[in-house]
Parts: sequence; structure tokens; C-alpha cells
Amino acid sequence: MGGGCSGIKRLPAPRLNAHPAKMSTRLHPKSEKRALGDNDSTKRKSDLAKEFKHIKAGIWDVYEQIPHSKFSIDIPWISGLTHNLEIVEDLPFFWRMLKDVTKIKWFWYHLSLFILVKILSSLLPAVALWFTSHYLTVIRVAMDERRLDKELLIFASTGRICCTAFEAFLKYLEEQLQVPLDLIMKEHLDKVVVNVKASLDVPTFDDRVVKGRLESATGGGGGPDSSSAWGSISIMISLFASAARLLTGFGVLAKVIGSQQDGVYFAILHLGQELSKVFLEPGWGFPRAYAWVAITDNKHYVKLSGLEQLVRNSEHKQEIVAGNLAESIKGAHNQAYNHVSGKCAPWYTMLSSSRRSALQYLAYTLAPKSVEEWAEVAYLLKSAAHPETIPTCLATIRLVQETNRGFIGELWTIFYQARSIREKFHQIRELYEIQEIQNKVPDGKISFPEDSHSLASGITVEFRNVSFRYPGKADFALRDVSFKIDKGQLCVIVGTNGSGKSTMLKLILRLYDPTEGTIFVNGHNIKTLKLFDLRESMAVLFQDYTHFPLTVKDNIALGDPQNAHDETRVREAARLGGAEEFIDKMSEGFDTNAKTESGMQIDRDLFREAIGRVGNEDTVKLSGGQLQRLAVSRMFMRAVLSGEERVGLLLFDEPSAALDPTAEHDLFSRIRKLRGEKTMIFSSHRIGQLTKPADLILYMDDSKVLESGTHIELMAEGGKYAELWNLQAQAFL
Ligand SMILES: Nc1ncnc2c1ncn2[C@@H]1O[C@H](COP(=O)(O)OP(=O)(O)OP(=O)(O)O)[C@@H](O)[C@H]1O
Repeated sequence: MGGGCSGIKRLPAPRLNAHPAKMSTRLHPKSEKRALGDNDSTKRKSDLAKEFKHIKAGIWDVYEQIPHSKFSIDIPWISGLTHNLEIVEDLPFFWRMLKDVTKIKWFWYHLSLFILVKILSSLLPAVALWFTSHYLTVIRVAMDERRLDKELLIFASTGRICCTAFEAFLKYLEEQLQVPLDLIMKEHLDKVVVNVKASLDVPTFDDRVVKGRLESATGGGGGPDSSSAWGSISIMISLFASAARLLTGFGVLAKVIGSQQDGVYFAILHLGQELSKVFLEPGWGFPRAYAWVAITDNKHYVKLSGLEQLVRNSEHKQEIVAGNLAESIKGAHNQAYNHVSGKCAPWYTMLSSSRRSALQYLAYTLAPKSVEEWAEVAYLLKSAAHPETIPTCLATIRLVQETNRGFIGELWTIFYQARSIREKFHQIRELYEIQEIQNKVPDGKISFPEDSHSLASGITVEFRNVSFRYPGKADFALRDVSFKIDKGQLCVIVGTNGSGKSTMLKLILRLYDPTEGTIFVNGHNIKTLKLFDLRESMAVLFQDYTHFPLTVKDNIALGDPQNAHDETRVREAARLGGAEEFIDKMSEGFDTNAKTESGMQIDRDLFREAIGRVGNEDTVKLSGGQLQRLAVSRMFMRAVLSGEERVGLLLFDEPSAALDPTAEHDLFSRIRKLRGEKTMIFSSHRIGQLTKPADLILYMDDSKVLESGTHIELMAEGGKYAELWNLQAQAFL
């Protein structure tokens, strides 16, 4: 690999929430940006392919991205060090983060204390070494004058003990200071990530490349990896502290051993021995790319992983039990294993084993041993030549050994820190770069509505020759759709599954822009209107509405965040949505599901008995119909209670699919009352209650509007709508 980054023995484990056949994907943002504009040019594809090194590891095809760094030099050992210089490119982002966090209250105070503690800690080993050097004087005096210098001995030993105690105290202070600093950074980055994620629109958020960037920047867990943020600063400080410790220690050692017989000789010999252990250790130098993808299309492995996911996820449990699937799953799992047994280790295990040749291994193991042997022999030869110096020699050797070990430890720390600092800096860069992701649906410039009363009786909606394909899809979800609805009218879209009904609603909301054609509201091309204003003027109930992981109250209140605090409004919305009654029956009412817990590996029964509290495993499970009532309440909160003029268009996608007949009847009668005040568009399979009074019915099939008109007109036409009406009416005959 060009300029491979060396030094880490093992590739990190992949995040297992990915598709089993694509276990890990982390691409460098630069290449992602390149990929964004890539259409279908073959040459471009082959150029891009050259950026990846392919390695076959068992059943895996691993592709490592070749870094584009001006600092990369493809020489073993050197490449690893030069690769660290890449942080120069990431430094501006680190600087930006520093500028951001330093605006936070208390950050400087804690940071200054932390730096002070680090400076003191870095000087301490040199002081301890200075005390230790007095032992040599004690031995020399004992040898030359045959007496023990007790005072010096006590001074040296007390000094060393004090150093150790002070070191422990500083260590304690360091740990105490890390906590608030880490938290400050985490809070800051949490806000960055939430801001970015909340601002992205649907096609951008769904984009595979954007998803990869978000996952990579946030460490996969959703939130930012705070250890990278604070870690990058703390490592920078530690790096300087380690360098200071090395220099001061080296200065004291040079002074001490320079005055000892053979001191320099022993120091060099021992340093060589220790260094060889570090640098020639097996495994040092195995490269690691920070961008890679591992793919397997081994169908047995894919099945194996799929089955393992099936039994792991609790959402499938009920179907496994109800369908008596346990035995078949076990059998299929065994069968799949028979095909890939011995070959299905995770890709990073397969990769690391495939990279080491026997010769490399032998060389790495033999080299440090030889240096060690050679050093031992040299000690022996020197001692044999001058037996009278053995006692002083032994004391010097001990001092040298002790100090050298400290040095090596320090050197090792510097190498390790320099290595991980690159990763941490890189992650900060990724975190800041995600803020620059551009939404795919561009904002308009014109404010909407023109005046605060213009939405009072609804909004006009017009589709003119609209066609639409979902991003990355070849088939059209809508083809050449044209229709117009006037203010305050009721429009119902009916038709077959997958004919494009929901898609029409999504286009009105500008979740996506049409591939061809134009949509107008109140005579404006919707692309020209400010997105916020446009969406503010509409309320939607999606078919695939979701229950927010919040309290019942918040689930409704978020329909109109400006009035979220108004409990009377929330209750009224719940009443209109038919949810008030069941919410009141729940023991915690509107506060149901207000708990959160994490990491509690405890005996729950014992905990409940002892403490009397329960965690979120006891959150109330709501039925499908109850969840839909909550979603309807949320819509009422926004559409009806947020103020007459704010919302002029209501969009309903199968609003009653999970409701019982009474709830459906109640809902439709409430909605019908809004006629004339709001324009309403329904996508529904149920015809009758809604289609009969509708001003416009659109019958859709295969992405096209096949029929349009009122109920009377379409029945007279005797087409598909009439067929459907008669089919449903027969059920009641
Ligand atoms: N996010 C998406 N990405 C890609 N394709 C999609 C997406 N959503 C829908 N489609 C496809 O677009 C077509 C129209 O889907 P749409 O959801 O609009 O149909 P529908 O008429 O509302 O169906 P149903 O009656 O089942 O709700 C379908 O072929 C569907 O597979």
C-alpha cells in the first residue's frame, strides 16, 4: 500500500450493524466527495478503482484506500512516521474546535490546571532520578572510605518517597480534571452532531455516502466520540509533557553517569537492548489504513450472518416463536456453517493473519533476541577485565537500567500518542466536515405566505406534468401527473399499492424535488419558496409515522413545538385525535415513557424491590391503533390548534389504517368539519366516507393518474374507480 500507515498490530473490529455482506465501510471524505458526482463513466470508475488496494482474506475481499498524502513515503518504518505528519492537514479542524470550546465557560480554567499538573508530572522523574543518583555516592563512599553516609542515604530515600507520593497526587488531580474537560467537549460535539443531523433533508440523509460519513464521524454510536475530542487535546499536552520528561531526565542522567566509570558505555548498551525490544517486536510495522471496505458475497456466510441477526434481534422473536421457526433456523445455521467452517472468521482476523509471512515473523523474533544476547556478553567481558569495579558497576547498571526503562516507556508513549493523535485529529476533521454537507433539496428565496391571512381558507395545489424517480432508482414512481386543487377543497388519491400515492404527498412537502415538471402552491413554483415557510404552512400525517422515543406528551406536543409547554393544548389535541381516553388510563398519563436508563446489568427484581424504581424496560407498549391516534393528535396539535392562519394544507397518508371503525368514523367527521378552512389531500385505500364528498378523486395505477373527477363523475365513467367502489360495496350486501 502506498505510504501505508504502520504501527498498529490489529485492524479494529467492524461495526456489526452493517449489512452482513458489507461488514465495514469507512471511506475518506475526499473520495466520498469524488464519488458524489460520479455518474457512469467507465474510465472514471477504473481510475477510482486504482485508489483501492484489494486484498483477498479468506472469504473476504478487503479494499484499502490508498492515502493521498503528500507526506506518504513507502519505506518500512519511515512510512509509519511520515504518515503521522498527515495531521498537518487535519490541524485547521483541530484549531477550529479549540476556538469553539474555548468560548465555553470554565474550559480555560480546567485546561490551565490540567496543563500545570502535566508540567509538574513531567519534571518529577528527573527530580526522582537526581535523588537516586545519591545512592551511587553512598556506595562509592562505602567502598572507598569503609563507612556508611547515613544522612545522604536518608535524604535520597526520603526524596524518592516524596516524589512517588507527589506523583500519585498529580495523577489523581489529572484524572479529576479529565472528567469536566471531557464533558465540556462532549457537550459541544453533541450539539454539533445534533445540529447537523437535524438539518439534513431526506434524500441527503438517505444517501449512502452521507450515512457513511455521519457514522464515521460520530464513531457509529450516533453521538460523537468524545474521547477523540478531549483525547486530541490531552494527547497533544501529554506529547509535550513526554518530550519534556525525556529531555529533563536525559539531562540529569547524562550528568550522573558521565561522572561514573563506564556509565556511558552501560547506558548505550542497555538503551540499545531496550530499543531493540520495542522496535523489532513482532507485529510492529503492520500497516493499517484508516479507510477500508470489506465485502463478501459468499452466500453461505451471508446466510449464516442473516440467521444470526434474525435470532439476535428481539423484534423478530415473536414471529420465530409463533412460526415454530427455532428448529429450522438451527438446522439452516448448522448447514451454512458446514460450508464455511474454518473460513468465516471476521475479515480483520483473516487479514492480519494473511499479512504475516513466516520469514517476517522469524526476523522480527530473532532480531531483538540477538541484540539482547550481545549486550549480556559485553557486560560479562567488561566485568571480567576489571573485577575490582564490579560493585560500583552493578550500582551504575541498576541506575542505568531503571532510567532507561523509564526512557523507553516514555519513547513508547510518544510513538503511541503520535499514532493515535493522527486518528483523533482525523476524527475531529470528519466531525467538522459533516457540517459542510449540502442538502440535496435547495432552499428557495420567497417568503410564504405573502400575508398572514392568505392561508385562512386553504392553499391551492397544482401538479403540472410531474414525473419523479427516487434517487438511485431506475423506475419512475410518478409519471406525467397533472391536476389542480382549489383552496379549501378535499382531494382523495386512491389506487393500487405502490402506484405513487404517498410519493405525491412527499413531493408537495419538498422532501424530494420532481425529476420533471413543476408543482405550484398558491400559484408559486414550490422550488422558489423558502423551505421552512412552505413546510410550516402544511401538516402531514405519514403512513409510516413514527413514535418518537419521548413521553406521550412530547409525542403530541412536537406537532407544534412553539406551544409544546401548553398542556391544555396538548390535551385538546389528544382529545381530537381520540387519544385522550387511553392516555388518562395509563398510570403515568401524559408522562408515560419518561424514563431512560443505560448500562444497568442488575437483578431487576431485586432492584425494583430494594429501590422501588423501574427503568425503561418497563415503558408502556402501545398498540398500533393507539400509536396512530397519537400521530393523529400530533397532527391536530399542528394543524388546528397552532393558530388558524399558520397551516393551510393538510396531507393524510392512510390516516386510519390502524384505527377501529368507530375511531375512523370519529376522525373523518372531525376532519370533514375542516372543509372550506383547509385544503386537504388524502391518500387512502378506503373509499366511501372520504371519496363521496371529495371535490377531486385521483385514481392511480402504475405511477400514473388513470382517472380523475368527483365520485359521481367517476361512477358514471364506469372505470377502475367504479370497479373498486362496487367491489367494496359488495362486502356490505
Ligand atoms: N424511499 C424510497 N426509495 C425508493 N423507492 C421508493 C421509496 N418510497 C417508495 N418507493 C417506490 O416508489 C413507488 C411508489 O411508492 P408509494 O409509496 O408512493 O406508493 P403508494 O401508492 O403510496 O403505495 P401504498 O398504497 O402501498 O402505500 C413504489 O414502487 C415504491 O417501491
